[in-house]
Amino acid sequence: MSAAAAVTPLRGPQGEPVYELSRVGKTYARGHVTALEDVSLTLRKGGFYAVIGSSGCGKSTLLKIMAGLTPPSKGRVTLQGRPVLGPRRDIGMMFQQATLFPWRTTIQNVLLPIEIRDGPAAARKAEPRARELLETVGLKGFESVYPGQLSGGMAQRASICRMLITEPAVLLLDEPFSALDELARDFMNMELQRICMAREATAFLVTHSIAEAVILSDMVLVMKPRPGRVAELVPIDLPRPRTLDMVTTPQFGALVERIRGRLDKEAFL
Ligand SMILES: Nc1ncnc2c1ncn2[C@@H]1O[C@H](COP(=O)(O)OP(=O)(O)OP(=O)(O)O)[C@@H](O)[C@H]1O
Repeated sequence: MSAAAAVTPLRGPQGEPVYELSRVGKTYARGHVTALEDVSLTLRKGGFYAVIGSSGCGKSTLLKIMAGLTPPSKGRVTLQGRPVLGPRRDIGMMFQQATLFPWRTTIQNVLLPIEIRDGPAAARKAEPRARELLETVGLKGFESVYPGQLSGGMAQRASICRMLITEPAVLLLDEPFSALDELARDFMNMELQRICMAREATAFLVTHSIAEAVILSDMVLVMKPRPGRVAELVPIDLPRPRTLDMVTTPQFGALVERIRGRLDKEAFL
């Protein structure tokens, strides 16, 4: 079979709507700071979306509103047909730092969301699933180890398992690998792609890296500041699965250039 024949068709933007944001706005400081203005978006099942923009253009605010961690000042957010009014079971989140509890072993950290949600008996029942997840990210044998004995990349892999244990429909990712060195980051990005493709998860990633946005996404959202808004949607029509060697192709280079041209110069300061 040729390499081209092994490639799966583009997924994502063709799927059914999962998240719908309608004219979302957010002000802070009693209306004096407009962090977001008039953001309308539809994210489709299985799609990978990345948001990129200069510091202060509202990326984290948008993610927090989608997560139900902060309410919008205007507009509406629905997920799987229901309004997002607070944190939800069908949303998984991951942040820049692994945020594992140092006094719990790796597997106890992975099981924590189940324990909080359904109690210790349910967590015990979910143990085989947690072991299976840890094995898929290469952490077999590290189940009983404490976070202090894990490398940064291993801790982030454990965090991915903790996010996936509740089987969320959407993954909200706020620069999850930015604290890792470049090699670990490349590896984790490919892991993330594999997991999202296998589970048909919908992912929304905040990043400062144009290359990372392009290699992972079906669609890149370019944000601009003052007021924070989504200025452009750039579809990424590279075939899947993506591979790291695609970064040397002219098509990849052209997409990076196109996005770079749309960003404010402050994005690179
Ligand atoms: N709690 C808050 N109170 C007041 N202003 C805030 C608050 N949170 C964010 N802002 C302001 O809202 C705007 C958007 O901030 P946000 O953190 O969403 O931007 P960002 O694009 O994620 O930035 P960065 O890339 O630096 O993380 C900024 O002007 C910021 O100063």
